[in-house]
Amino acid sequence: MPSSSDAQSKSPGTPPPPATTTTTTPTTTMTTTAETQAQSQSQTPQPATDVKPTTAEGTITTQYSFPSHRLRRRQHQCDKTPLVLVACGSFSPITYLHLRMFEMASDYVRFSTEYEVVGGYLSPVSDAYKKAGLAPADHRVTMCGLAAEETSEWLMVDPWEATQAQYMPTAKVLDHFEHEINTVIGGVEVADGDGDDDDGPRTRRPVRIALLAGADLIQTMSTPGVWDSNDLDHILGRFGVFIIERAGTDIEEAIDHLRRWESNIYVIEQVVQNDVSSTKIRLFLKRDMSVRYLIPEPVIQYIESNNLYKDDDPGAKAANRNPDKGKGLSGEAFFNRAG
Ligand SMILES: Nc1ncnc2c1ncn2[C@@H]1O[C@H](COP(=O)(O)OP(=O)(O)OP(=O)(O)O)[C@@H](O)[C@H]1O
Ligand SMILES: NC(=O)c1ccc[n+]([C@@H]2O[C@H](COP(=O)(O)O)[C@@H](O)[C@H]2O)c1
Repeated sequence: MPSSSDAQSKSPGTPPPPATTTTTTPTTTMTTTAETQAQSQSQTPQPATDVKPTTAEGTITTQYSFPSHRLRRRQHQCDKTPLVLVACGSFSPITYLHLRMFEMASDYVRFSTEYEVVGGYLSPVSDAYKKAGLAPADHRVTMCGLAAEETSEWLMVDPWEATQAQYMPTAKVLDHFEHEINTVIGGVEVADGDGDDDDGPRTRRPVRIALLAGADLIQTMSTPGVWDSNDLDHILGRFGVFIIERAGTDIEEAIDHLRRWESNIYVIEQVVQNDVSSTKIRLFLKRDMSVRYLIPEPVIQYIESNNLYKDDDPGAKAANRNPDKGKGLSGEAFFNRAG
């Protein structure tokens, strides 16, 4: 189990500011002008890698447009609630496990819930997070974009969080998705099941937005000072979370303090255990060891071309003493030997 100092070393020195949230989740079926809004949204594919943040005196979004080229606009199963999964994290760099989290969640949702996944997003944290080993946000967004575009048919990368000059608490990030998907796009069309596309006005329905996270991240929710209590209520009470088991974290212990939101917490077993972490990848790279088949090939090429993760990061030294930080100990002995 990560100690509270482990957990706090993952986040900025001071806890993120309270998120006072203002958006309200639509809970009823919509038959509105949203259809027009949705149609006016560009249907042209917009790979996330096209949306590049510009850095000048802090990180500022200049050409932002919400990526929706892979967001399914129409539900297949009208008896289910449409769902978008959002994974927030450093992704420094993105690994196959980060991508695999979505596949595990998608299967879980399909077989064990009343939801239907209509999209999945990676939201890399901004440089303001100041975590050890964090490559610049534009590189992390680009690597996530390469991984999503090259390995998946449904994942997207939203650069909005990454390009904020200030640290954005996860509750606010989920509000952003809620706004873009339900207010701007207007949710999704409901399939009427008759196969006839020309039937009268189409009904639209709001999409449920949910956080997708590993058990270690959820465990930090019980660590004093890391999450604001209003944010927890907002994230777990209103959005909900799909949690992927992670070696080294006791899932029952991780959610023990979160029981009051139990109905919005879904725990997903990792049937095939994979305890790869970005920390291990960075250590391998620093030692000039192969990371092939642990992260996607285009990401490896991008890291090589941009000479990433080679320099000593003074902040990373403490983390490197325990490369897994409570996320599974299998590599620790190896790293100590190799170091
Ligand atoms: N092997 C894994 N098993 C389960 N969840 C994981 C795994 N690797 C990453 N995650 C989850 O992916 C999300 C984003 O992870 P993050 O970018 O922090 O990766 P990480 O590998 O934990 O990074 P680092 O090693 O730099 O701390 C988090 O919710 C984290 O819990
Ligand atoms: N209070 C908060 O909103 C809060 C606290 C801790 C981590 N987080 C998020 O969780 C993710 C954690 O990523 P790491 O596992 O890479 O530290 C980041 O996206 C970070 O913003 C949010």
